Amino acid sequence: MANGVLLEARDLKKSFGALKVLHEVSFSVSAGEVLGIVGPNGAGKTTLFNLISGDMRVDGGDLVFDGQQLVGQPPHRRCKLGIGRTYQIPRPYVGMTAFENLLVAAFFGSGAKDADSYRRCARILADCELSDKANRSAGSLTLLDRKRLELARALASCPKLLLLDEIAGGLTDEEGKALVSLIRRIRDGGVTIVWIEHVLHALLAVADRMIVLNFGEKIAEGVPAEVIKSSQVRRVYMGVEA
Ligand SMILES: Nc1ncnc2c1ncn2[C@@H]1O[C@H](COP(=O)(O)OP(=O)(O)OP(=O)(O)O)[C@@H](O)[C@H]1O
Repeated sequence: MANGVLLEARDLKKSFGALKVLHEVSFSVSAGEVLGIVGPNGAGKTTLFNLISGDMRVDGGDLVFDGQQLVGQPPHRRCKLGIGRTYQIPRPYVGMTAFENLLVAAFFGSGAKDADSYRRCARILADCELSDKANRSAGSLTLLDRKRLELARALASCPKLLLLDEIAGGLTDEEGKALVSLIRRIRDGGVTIVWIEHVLHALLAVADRMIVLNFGEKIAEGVPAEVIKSSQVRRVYMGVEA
């Protein structure tokens, strides 16, 4: 992997009709890091994930993952290459149990259908505090547990790059701390993470680097503690005048 860069995004553009949502956004993600993405509502953060995962087509620009060109590749191919993601609104197979949801992701992502896959899924369920709900139908889970399942399913697909879209909202302090420690463990296990999050203190506890989007443009990038001190970031994102 050249220069330890796992994902390189160059000049990404996306519009919906006349609405320009991303204007030539460029960034890279190094293998092993946690990159945070913040920005006001509607800044284009989720759209960026949709372009990376292939849920939406780019209008322009380039995306290279692990040395492979992503543009033009369908979402399922990107998943097999090692890109896992969560959605803000969880999307489990509601008629299947929590454990079955993980097995589908594991079989699809890694292609393996062996005892190791079962054990791995059981371990991921435990990590995501869902062991006691393994045999419950996903449709019967609370929103919090659906969010946990969303993360568990993404992990089960064996991602090299995990895209997390606002998974900390609505958690208690204790649950937030548990989530941060889980994300650290995932990172320490060798998974590179890009995390969109409005719960800033959770993101700051784990992100190595941060980028800030505003109206589809990258307005800041760097070490989180420095980025959040920027007067422009404080003004557009936190509503604080410098
Ligand atoms: N499929 C779509 N069709 C039309 N407009 C869209 C579509 N998806 C997103 N948008 C618009 O694009 C803009 C960026 O949306 P996006 O969801 O990427 O923002 P975001 O930064 O993730 O916001 P939030 O923090 O609220 O999740 C918004 O104005 C949104 O209404």
